[in-house]
Amino acid sequence: MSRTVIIGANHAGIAAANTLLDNYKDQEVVMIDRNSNLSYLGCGTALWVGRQIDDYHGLFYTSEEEFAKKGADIHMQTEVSHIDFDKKVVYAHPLDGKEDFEVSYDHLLLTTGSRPISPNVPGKDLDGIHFLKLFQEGQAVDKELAKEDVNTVAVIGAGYIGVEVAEAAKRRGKKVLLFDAAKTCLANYYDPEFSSLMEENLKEHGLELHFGELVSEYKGDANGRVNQVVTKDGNSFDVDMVINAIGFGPNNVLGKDHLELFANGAYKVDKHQQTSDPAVYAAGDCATIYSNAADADTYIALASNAVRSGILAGHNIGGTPLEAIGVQGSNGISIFGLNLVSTGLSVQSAPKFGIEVQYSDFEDLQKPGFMKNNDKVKIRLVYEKSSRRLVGAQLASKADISMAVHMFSLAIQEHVTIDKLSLLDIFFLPHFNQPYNYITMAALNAK
Ligand SMILES: Cc1cc2nc3c(=O)[nH]c(=O)nc-3n(C[C@H](O)[C@H](O)[C@H](O)COP(=O)(O)OP(=O)(O)OC[C@H]3O[C@@H](n4cnc5c(N)ncnc54)[C@H](O)[C@@H]3O)c2cc1C
Ligand SMILES: NC(=O)c1ccc[n+]([C@@H]2O[C@H](COP(=O)([O-])OP(=O)(O)OC[C@H]3O[C@@H](n4cnc5c(N)ncnc54)[C@H](O)[C@@H]3O)[C@@H](O)[C@H]2O)c1
Repeated sequence: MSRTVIIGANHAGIAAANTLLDNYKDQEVVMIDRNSNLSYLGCGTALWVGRQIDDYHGLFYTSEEEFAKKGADIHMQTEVSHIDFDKKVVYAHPLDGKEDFEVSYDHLLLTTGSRPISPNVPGKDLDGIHFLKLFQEGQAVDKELAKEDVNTVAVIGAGYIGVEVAEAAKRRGKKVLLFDAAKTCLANYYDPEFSSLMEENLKEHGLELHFGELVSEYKGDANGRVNQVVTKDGNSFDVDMVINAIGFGPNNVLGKDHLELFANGAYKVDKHQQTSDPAVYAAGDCATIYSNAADADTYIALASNAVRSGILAGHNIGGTPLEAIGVQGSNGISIFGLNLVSTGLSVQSAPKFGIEVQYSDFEDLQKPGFMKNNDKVKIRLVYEKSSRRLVGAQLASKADISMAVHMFSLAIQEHVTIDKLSLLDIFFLPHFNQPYNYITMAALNAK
């Protein structure tokens, strides 16, 4: 028997544990997590808090009992305090008063994930200031929104969490102020021509947008509860609660002094999810991931990547050498009926990776004009100037155009050129698209 200790039993840890337990009978699997719950789908928080789904029960997809049944030695509410990498021993501290214990390993898998970044400004620890990562943090926000004296909510960061929770708070009848240091929302995913559609949508639904305004201080009342947000240019806004959503940072506490790290502190892994210590693997939000579009290691915190990298780590630890094929960071958002999806690099993100790009835009009705229930689709294809390989795609529509992005993801992965894309066999049926469909037209328009 070979023993693998997995620290962190959420999406990446769960995927790895299932892979090991389902496929490798010679594997002893020990799972340790400090949280009391596992497998919470954070993507559902805004849906539940905004009352678009009835409750949170469906947001957990497995349980401690399931893993115990499969033969894992699972310890929830147990924090790993440190690791002796030379002796290959993990030291664990149960948070429920039980005795500390240690466990040795043949392989160690770090799936310790990420934590939200805290704005480092005066007043950041006042009451009424929230983060939104764990289920418990979702519950705390939900409870605050139920209070009648909480009328004005400030959301700091207009990325994916910020925009989604801003919609949720608005749906709960609150006045919502949405701040971002960048000049647009969703700046990490979309060019301004696309994020501006989301901005119009948010404004139409009554949200107050403060983009390009950096929060410099939170002020509080005599009871230590936040009541004001102050920005760098001296403006102040009365608020009743704050939700911080300015991005995630990797949780590298256990391995940062031993393992090789990426620029932001994530554990550097190779294509087998192996770290700089051959006995230690890492996956999910605490590790790097290879971007095919950028042709470089990068950091992309997504559950989709956590699951895939967890499966990969499981197979490699189990004894089947499997190489990662890389990712495109495909993502999507749906707010008040407006859908935005993207994959790869945008025109504004490409230069950060030293890639010179051109782009091609197209906008038309999704279906022929004679069809009913017909929405506009806006598309941008981004391609490398020298090689003409596709490196990114963005789409926006009130229609569900989400599946198109998966094809662009594959095209980026396989280094397909914009010219090849323009001749791709795409079927035509009035129910779904036009004879000159938006994918072909965007590719044909490329200079
Ligand atoms: C509100 C919200 C919405 C999201 N929506 C989406 C979405 O729609 N699509 C998408 O792809 N992604 C989404 N994400 C991102 C996604 O949730 C993360 O990328 C994912 O959780 C990463 O999984 P992970 O297993 O790598 O890490 P985590 O989920 O961070 O899990 C790490 C685990 O490690 C445990 N741990 C850490 N340190 C220790 C220690 N010392 N001892 C014991 N245990 C430890 C933690 O308790 C935790 O359970 C969303 C995130 C949030 C917060
Ligand atoms: N729909 C989805 O797929 C989905 C939903 C939620 C979260 N997630 C993932 O979870 C992770 C965390 O989400 P997130 O929304 O926190 O990060 P994000 O990267 O999506 O957005 C962070 C935002 O905060 C802004 N910002 C940074 N520093 C700031 C500061 N000091 N003041 C004001 N604004 C600041 C950035 O400009 C950016 O727009 C991301 O990787 C995200 O992709 C995905």
